[in-house]
Amino acid sequence: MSLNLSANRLEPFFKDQTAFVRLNHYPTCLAPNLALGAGRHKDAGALTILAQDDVGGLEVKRKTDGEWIFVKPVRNSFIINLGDVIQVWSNDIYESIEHRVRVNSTRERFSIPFFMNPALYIVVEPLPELISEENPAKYKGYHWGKFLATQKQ
Ligand SMILES: O=C(O)CCC(=O)C(=O)O
Ligand SMILES: [Fe+2]
Repeated sequence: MSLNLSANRLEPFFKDQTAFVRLNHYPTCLAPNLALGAGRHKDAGALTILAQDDVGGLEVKRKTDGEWIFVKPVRNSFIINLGDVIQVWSNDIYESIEHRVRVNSTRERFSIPFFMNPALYIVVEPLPELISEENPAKYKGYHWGKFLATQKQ
């Protein structure tokens, strides 16, 4: 990442990481304009590595105008999404991406996101190297394990 951090700066956060995989199935829908496969959200963890089939449905929100942009599936490739934890560590240099999933009436879709998360005992807070008097911390620290316990999976 272009944060001028040493290569293994984030490594200790992942020593006892709490990554998990989700298997998503989006059946066809007779009224695709009235439903969503996944409502708008941001992933709470650090990085999401997403495998998807060739059907397509993922949309990301463009910040400049709020438009939902279709993410074209590319064969043999993964989509990497930044989550809230990276936003906090980077003190807003990077931003967590808002996304949603549309459904369609003709083809079911499968996706497999791998959520890369820090260890339960990690307190997530802006990295001290990235805060200064001109650029103060934008977030208070929060305990990842306690936060995770409040989330329904
Ligand atoms: O199915 C997708 O493309 C994305 C799924 C997703 O955003 C999630 O499971 O958090
Ligand atoms: Fe997501």
